[in-house]
Amino acid sequence: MANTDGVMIHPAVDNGIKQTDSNFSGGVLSCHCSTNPVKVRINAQTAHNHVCGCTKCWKPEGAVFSQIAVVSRDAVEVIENEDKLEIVNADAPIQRHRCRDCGVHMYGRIENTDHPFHGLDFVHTELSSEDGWSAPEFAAFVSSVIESGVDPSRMDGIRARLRELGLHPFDTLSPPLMDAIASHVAKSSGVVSRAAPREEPPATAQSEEAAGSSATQGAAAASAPQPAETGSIFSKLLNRLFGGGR
Ligand SMILES: N[C@@H](CCC(=O)N[C@@H](CS)C(=O)NCC(=O)O)C(=O)O
Ligand SMILES: [Zn+2]
Repeated sequence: MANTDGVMIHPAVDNGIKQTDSNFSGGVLSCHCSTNPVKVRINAQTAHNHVCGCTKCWKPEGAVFSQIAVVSRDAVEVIENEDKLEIVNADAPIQRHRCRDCGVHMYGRIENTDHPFHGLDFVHTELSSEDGWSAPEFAAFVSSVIESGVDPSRMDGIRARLRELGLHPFDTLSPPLMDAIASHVAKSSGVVSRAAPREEPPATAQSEEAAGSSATQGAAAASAPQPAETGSIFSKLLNRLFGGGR
């Protein structure tokens, strides 16, 4: 078992994770500027909160991971100093809007309507003084911390610490999110509808209802691709979610 003494992940999890309040319905995120901070009101509870080790997500000073959750884009409203926001990279799948003075990312938005997560914004709940946000549930893009300069020899300790915290380490996203993405890609590629005759029982009122359920679509997406197709679907999946060049 790797030694986890002194392994730091992110200030919001290192000293214990604050639990979700099931009655919580949102709050205000503020950037780090001491004067004229950018403020963003989130009019809903967040979901899929997690720590992310990728190089793109904003991290507080000294942290190895970021902490980030999703919320409907309709629930995100810039209420103060919007003129200070700039987009980090307009070509990235997630357009991160940061304060140009302090560099803090206030929200990330997906404008590509074909993207599996279109409609969801990415927000850092630690920028709010309110308690009750959905608690972090897992760790994403863990191996990517090496790209930020973490020595590979530290990875066993980092993964062990994440497990200790109850944040299962994944090198992409969690299985529910990866399944949602793969189902979206399979559906938009036509794989699910091509495979449907093999998957569906004879058409009765009951089976038609079942065929519309996301569980059925997910199962079809997982089992339908033949080996030759699996490669192309997987690369489409990666391209749509994380951008080109893979
Ligand atoms: N290994 C890469 C992974 C980057 C990556 O794919 N990040 C994910 C998780 S935030 C993503 O969705 N990226 C889309 C984007 O940055 O727009 C890195 O660390 O830079
Ligand atoms: Zn990330």
